[in-house]
Amino acid sequence: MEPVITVQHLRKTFGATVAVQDVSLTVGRGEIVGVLGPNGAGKTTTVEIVAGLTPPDAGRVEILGHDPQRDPAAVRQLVGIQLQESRLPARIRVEEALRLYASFYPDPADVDELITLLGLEDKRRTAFDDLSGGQQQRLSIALALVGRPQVVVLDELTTGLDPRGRRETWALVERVRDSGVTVLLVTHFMDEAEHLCDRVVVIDSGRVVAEGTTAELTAADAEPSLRLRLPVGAPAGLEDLLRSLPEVSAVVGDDGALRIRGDRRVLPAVVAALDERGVVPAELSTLTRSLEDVFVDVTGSNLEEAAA
Ligand SMILES: Nc1ncnc2c1ncn2[C@@H]1O[C@H](COP(=O)(O)OP(=O)(O)OP(=O)(O)O)[C@@H](O)[C@H]1O
Repeated sequence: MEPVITVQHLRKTFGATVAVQDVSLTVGRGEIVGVLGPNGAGKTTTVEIVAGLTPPDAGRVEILGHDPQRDPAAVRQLVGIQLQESRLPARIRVEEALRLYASFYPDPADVDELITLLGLEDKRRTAFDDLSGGQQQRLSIALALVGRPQVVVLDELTTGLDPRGRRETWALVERVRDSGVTVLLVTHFMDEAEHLCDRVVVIDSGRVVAEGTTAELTAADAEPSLRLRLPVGAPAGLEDLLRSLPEVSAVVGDDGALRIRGDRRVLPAVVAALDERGVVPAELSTLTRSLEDVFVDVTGSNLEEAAA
């Protein structure tokens, strides 16, 4: 896939604080890549460097062959950015803000089309401060799109939105991606990353600690595991029997059931061993690792805390 964004070994300090220690990532055309990590991990600093708003101390950024520091004018044309809690003047109206931003670009998007795309038709003449949180968020995405960017950078896109607002915003970002725009987004939310991102880069303390598709991250190094409840009156010794199977690596009790880990043949092996003895499980399910589990493993914190 053609890389649109290439970031190599970024480093950025603010006085004694190392905000970004060593971050490398690439984003291909038409991908949605999520930057995920706990508070203070260096996510915002990273995307601000990518967008050319902050110079790095070391490392390289290229956006379609342009360095944001050496070629800021080209990068401004290529990248649209929606920053965390972007504020506009309280009384500026939706359409007015879009027309103002459009005037900064030689070949802006059609403002009326953007208003329709973002579902803001009824709000054209509404002042920024009178919009709901979701509408403000949609306007800030529209402003990021008004220069017809090839890349959009979205920071904490759905923070503060209700579930419906979040779903609508996700659908919107998917439409933007489907129109060929490459999306780099910062998020705290696992479900957002799972739902929306083609790939995820997990950052902790200024470093990339994991990277891949959600499926790759949740599959990596994870032993498949099962939860099994034996029927009432099952013959004694079944637990030891299961433990002795070559496909099984561990059996532990779990609230009256058993949690069984093993290789990728663990499920058929367990079912066959029980079947040979005429035992039908009262309950059997496979357990999969979630992105949240991966996040806890690699960063040692959980996202609820991270988002607090
Ligand atoms: N302009 C600045 N001056 C001083 N320190 C800064 C500045 N910007 C960021 N930092 C520090 O750099 C570190 C990384 O901040 P950054 O905002 O990139 O993290 P983040 O992962 O986006 O966090 P959050 O999820 O809380 O927004 C933090 O310790 C932060 O306090």
